[in-house]
Amino acid sequence: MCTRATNKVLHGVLKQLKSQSNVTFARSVYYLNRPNLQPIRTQLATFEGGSVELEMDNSSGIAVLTLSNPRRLNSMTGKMMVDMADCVGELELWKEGKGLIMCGEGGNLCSGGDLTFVRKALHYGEEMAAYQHDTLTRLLNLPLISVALVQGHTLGGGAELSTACDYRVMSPSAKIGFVQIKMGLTTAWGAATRLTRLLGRRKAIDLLCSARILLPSAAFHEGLVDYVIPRICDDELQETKNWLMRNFCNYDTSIMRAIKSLVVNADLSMDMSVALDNERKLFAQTWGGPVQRKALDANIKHK
Ligand SMILES: CCCC(=O)SCCNC(=O)CCNC(=O)[C@H](O)C(C)(C)COP(=O)(O)OP(=O)(O)OC[C@H]1O[C@@H](n2cnc3c(N)ncnc32)[C@H](O)[C@@H]1OP(=O)(O)O
Repeated sequence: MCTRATNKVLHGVLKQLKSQSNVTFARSVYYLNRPNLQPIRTQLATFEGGSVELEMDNSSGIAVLTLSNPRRLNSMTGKMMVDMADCVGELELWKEGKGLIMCGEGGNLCSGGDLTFVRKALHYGEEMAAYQHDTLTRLLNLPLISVALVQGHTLGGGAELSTACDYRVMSPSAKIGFVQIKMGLTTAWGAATRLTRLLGRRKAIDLLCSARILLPSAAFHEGLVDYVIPRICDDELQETKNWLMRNFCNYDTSIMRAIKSLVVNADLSMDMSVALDNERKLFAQTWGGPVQRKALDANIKHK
């Protein structure tokens, strides 16, 4: 990975840190090399149907990204891909963000690419994939904690979407499966890369080549899913918010966002020395900073 560009980005971030009380996250190198996606964006927007909506709650710091094409199990059209990219753009500017939940309207996350759209877009495969790769990489790199709420039939591209979040929470009645091989496809939206990093080569090959449909217990056992919602729960979105808040949102937002950005930078296959250098410099900005002092003061009071 280009260390010169990384150092340039980091230098800018550290300069910012010196002038600000809050810790600022280091924008990953990914942002420096993005392709021109305007032509395919224009094309995708012509494939109508459904929408993707974003709700950002500044008081809780939790946003909800909802796929809405309920009559077709929230399968994704070209227009929905453009909507999702725009929502991710808004989230990249959201400084108060702590967490994000991706879900689907009507109790189904996403049953993959909308097959009508898929048939019409057969001439745009590589460009469509590049567009969705860009959106999902930016989603995964957001300086907040993202969770996919896996409900209903989460298949093909829908299963791929779920791997573009930091975590997956699954409804007890949901199914998830990477069925692309049955469609004569490899993964269109980046899940082979993300699954290999997430679960390792053996499990990635297994899930992608078997096209197995996993029930919650198997998905949790494989490590694909991080929490299975109890059957007694009657509001799965609220339960997912509660899980997110109690696990990741207990401390200062700016520090949590900085930690997420460190993990993103390390994951972007920067070599160890650069990643550790980045981690040490950012840590040095928090050590003795206002947030740590406040925590220390609070602790001293408790002694
Ligand atoms: C570009 C990325 C690569 C891909 O993702 S390729 C697409 C991969 N996904 C699939 O192949 C899933 C296709 N859908 C199915 O197999 C079944 O609908 C599924 C999910 C098992 C659910 O089966 P059922 O519970 O029987 O429900 P159903 O079939 O009656 O579906 C209800 C309505 O939703 C529609 N639907 C479901 N998945 C869709 C899709 N991917 N594209 C377009 N329409 C889709 C389905 O046609 C039906 O609508 P309608 O009642 O026929 O008008």
